[in-house]
Amino acid sequence: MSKPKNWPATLPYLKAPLYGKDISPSHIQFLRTKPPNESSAIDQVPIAPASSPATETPCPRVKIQAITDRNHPAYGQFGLFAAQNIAPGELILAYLGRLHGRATTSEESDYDLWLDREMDVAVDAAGEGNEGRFVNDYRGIEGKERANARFGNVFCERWGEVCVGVWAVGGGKAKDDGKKKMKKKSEGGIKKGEEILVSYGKGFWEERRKDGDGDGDGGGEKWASRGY
Ligand SMILES: C[S@@+](CC[C@H](N)C(=O)[O-])C[C@H]1O[C@@H](n2cnc3c(N)ncnc32)[C@H](O)[C@@H]1O
Repeated sequence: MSKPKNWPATLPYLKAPLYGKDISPSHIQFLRTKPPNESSAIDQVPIAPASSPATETPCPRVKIQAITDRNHPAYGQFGLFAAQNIAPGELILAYLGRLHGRATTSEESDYDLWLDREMDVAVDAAGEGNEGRFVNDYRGIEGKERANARFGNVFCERWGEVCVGVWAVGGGKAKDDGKKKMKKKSEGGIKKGEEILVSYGKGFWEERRKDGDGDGDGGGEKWASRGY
């Protein structure tokens, strides 16, 4: 199987990061610099080994499903669901798309995340991507009070470069965007069949609704479109 089930027929499916025209040699050098294995620094980018299922394409950990529940705020769209139990703190999958800089940001994209704002590299999955582009936000979904996943960079040995990853929250290893203390080490994890939900952050929704969402938390700084 070369594409995941329910992948849109007209959208290219990526099996590796794609470089936009404005990705320069210094971007590439930054992307391909492997973090030291032994460092325990808090901002250390974790390493996913080449054999990690999280970087397989299609990814066996997830499935793309149509949202058929009329009460779901993304009714009529797609969402990303766990195809197996996912442990707290585990890397679920890489978020693949077209790598680009600020100059080629599409203001309209709802799929554009900063990989590294300082280095001016973002990843836009609007025009092509992988299953990661189908992760919805937890807000407004019945019974969901918080995200069970988060965006965070990871060095993927499969491609030899830094990517944005989608991680299960919890596990006590990863920092939660530095904004919230991790709760109990045992907390988190995603059960097979459960929807994988991140927090897009308050900024994402404010930009769309301009009425103040109020319950936002971290994550908004990840979006590269619409002037964040
Ligand atoms: C990155 S895409 C997520 C995948 C999208 N559902 C799809 O089928 O392509 C972001 C878009 O999904 C929708 N979305 C995600 N979470 C949502 C939520 N909690 N409430 C309403 N819309 C949501 C919005 O249209 C948003 O612009």
